[in-house]
Amino acid sequence: MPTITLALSKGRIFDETLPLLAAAGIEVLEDPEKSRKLILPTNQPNVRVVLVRATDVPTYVEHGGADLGVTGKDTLIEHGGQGLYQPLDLQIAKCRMSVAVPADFDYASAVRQGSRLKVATKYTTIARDFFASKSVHVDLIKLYGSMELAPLTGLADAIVDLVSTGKTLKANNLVEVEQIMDISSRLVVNQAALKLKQAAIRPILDAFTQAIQKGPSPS
Ligand SMILES: Nc1ncnc2c1ncn2[C@@H]1O[C@H](COP(=O)(O)OP(=O)(O)OP(=O)(O)O)[C@@H](O)[C@H]1O
Ligand SMILES: O=P(O)(O)OC[C@H]1O[C@H](OP(=O)(O)OP(=O)(O)O)[C@H](O)[C@@H]1O
Repeated sequence: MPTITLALSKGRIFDETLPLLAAAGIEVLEDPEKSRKLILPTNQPNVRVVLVRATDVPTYVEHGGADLGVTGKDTLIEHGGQGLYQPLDLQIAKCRMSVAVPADFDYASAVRQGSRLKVATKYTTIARDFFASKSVHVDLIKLYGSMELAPLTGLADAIVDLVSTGKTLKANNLVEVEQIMDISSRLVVNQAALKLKQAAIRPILDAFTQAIQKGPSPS
């Protein structure tokens, strides 16, 4: 059997992928929160997990550093998805991509008046496409985290960021004014690996598919 390498990011993607791996009979043998190791063995001698930054998952899979990976739709769109086969929506790490502004900013009238908006985001492709589709002029400011801070400091009028419970926005006195798209995580597969390692990859895809159809197991 060839070795199968799966790229995951620590945190919610790792945690929410574990039940799917279990459905495929794969158990990760070390806890990434306790170990400093970046390559984790599993109970299957030919399957290993590599831990990478969430934004690096598509790159690892595209270039064959990993055969498979789990990545958010947001990250996948920003990466471009080239060289990646995307067979499954895993229905995990669900949230939405939204536009948010300070509670006292009149977004609707700014849009109506055709004002140029300063928008801070990590997701410049998604933001550019969204505002272009609405014919809203924007100056995008690329950030790598803590987008919520940008309107509070005068860096931007609005942000484009992920929202789940809405608690982060609320805590920072921001309100959601547009929902751009629903987000969940996808399985991505290196196209060459899919052909060359089909016998090892196919059973994992099948088990994931069945587990998704059954829905999340009660915790
Ligand atoms: N609050 C949330 N609720 C549910 N899913 C989320 C939430 N925030 C992010 N996600 C999803 O989980 C993915 C991974 O998020 P995570 O916070 O682990 O990485 P990150 O900090 O965004 O990435 P990086 O470390 O590369 O900057 C995101 O790409 C998104 O699809
Ligand atoms: O609507 P909520 O439930 O509050 O979730 C939204 C927050 O979740 C994400 O951040 P995350 O918790 O992943 O932190 P990080 O990406 O900044 O590490 C996102 O960037 C928002 O800040």
